[in-house]
Amino acid sequence: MTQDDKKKAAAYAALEYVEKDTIVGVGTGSTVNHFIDALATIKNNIVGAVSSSEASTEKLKGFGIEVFDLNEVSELSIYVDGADEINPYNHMIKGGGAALTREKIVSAVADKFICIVDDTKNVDILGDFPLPVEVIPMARSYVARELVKLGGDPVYREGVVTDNGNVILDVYNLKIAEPLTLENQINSIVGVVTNGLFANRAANVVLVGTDSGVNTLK
Ligand SMILES: O=C[C@H](O)[C@H](O)[C@H](O)COP(=O)(O)O
Repeated sequence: MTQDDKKKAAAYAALEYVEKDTIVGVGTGSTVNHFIDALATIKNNIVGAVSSSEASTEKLKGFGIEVFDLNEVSELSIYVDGADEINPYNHMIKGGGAALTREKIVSAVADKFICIVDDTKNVDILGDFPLPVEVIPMARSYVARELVKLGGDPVYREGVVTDNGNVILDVYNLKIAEPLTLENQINSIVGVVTNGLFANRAANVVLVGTDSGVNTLK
């Protein structure tokens, strides 16, 4: 099985968590693209979706799935999204596709975060994947200096502007032993919009695509 086959298997397994006549929270990325394909097969059973990026919105609309503004929606039973890394406590690093802020906002509204990954994303300690941090452009250098004080090596992701008009710093060489603490520390730096640690908002269910099928972790 290729990595993409495993992503697809995990994505289709998430359909089991979609409740009839509800609005579904939808993440961003290559794994979620498979989930949107899957959602299209049952589109007549759902009311629509709330999306975490312009890219996912476009794909959802392409299938004729109605996309609601989050401000029109007071509850979501599930939010389905991928991750760049996930640890045994279901803490994640996200934002490889620069969609972390909207992902964190939509997932905050949902009762359950269903994480869909292939088995290359499972790690014991987060941090081999550089941690994305979304930053207000004028604060970029200041925030980078503060991230160095926290032990990381931030690198400006050149040429990338987020859907919110901000920039991304990818922080290398962090061994993240305490994800909750680090998430809060980085969020308290002035100029940071969001960081890609999802520890305060961990996954409730993890569907892992493997060579031998999809494993469900809770
Ligand atoms: O900003 C992007 C998101 O956080 C993605 O969920 C994450 O990067 C995983 O993406 P993929 O499913 O393409 O590996």
